[in-house]
Amino acid sequence: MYVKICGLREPAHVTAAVEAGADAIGFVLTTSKRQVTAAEARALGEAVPPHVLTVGVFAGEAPEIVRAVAVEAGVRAVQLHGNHPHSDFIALKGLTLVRAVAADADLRCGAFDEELLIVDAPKPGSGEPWNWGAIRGRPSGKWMLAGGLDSRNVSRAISEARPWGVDVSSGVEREGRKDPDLIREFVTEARRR
Ligand SMILES: O=C(O)c1ccccc1NCC(=O)[C@H](O)[C@H](O)COP(=O)(O)O
Repeated sequence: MYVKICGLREPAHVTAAVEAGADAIGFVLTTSKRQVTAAEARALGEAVPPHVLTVGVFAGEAPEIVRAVAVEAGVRAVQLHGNHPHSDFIALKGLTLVRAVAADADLRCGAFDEELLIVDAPKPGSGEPWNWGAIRGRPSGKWMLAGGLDSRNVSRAISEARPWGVDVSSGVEREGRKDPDLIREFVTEARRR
């Protein structure tokens, strides 16, 4: 089970995610309570080993802005949230691309030339669970389930939706900050089968 921990802002939490065995970590580079600057993301990503994918999260920015910020941040992949057209993904060719959409979108990973797909709640980063099982059988390829996951529900969510991976942000936070114990518990539970 591929695991991505998103919205990291502190070095200790990056270390916790890497040591817990996360496959990918996300830095929010778009407007959000979790937003970090490109310089902060670069500093956070410096000690991340090459086998862990660092992902810059964007939502609605023009591709030339995404590329410039991603280069400045030194992230290995970019995640485009929402209704980015296929042309944005084509314009970002050469970067590792992650498409993040709600359940009413095209759920075939690769349909927009992306390498990874995230099927998320309507409000990204809100921590709101949704009817994960409703999409079972629809997404294809390398796709992650996201939206309201935590260590207590991730096993059920996996059984219901059968994703290739999972992505979490709010569910590994306590009082608005990431929590190393919750990160470890989430990774363990996501892989318990
Ligand atoms: O996390 C944010 O604040 C955010 C803001 C704007 C666009 C995307 C954002 N997060 C992207 C993610 O990949 C989250 O991990 C995903 O939406 C799941 O979030 P949560 O329901 O809080 O676990």
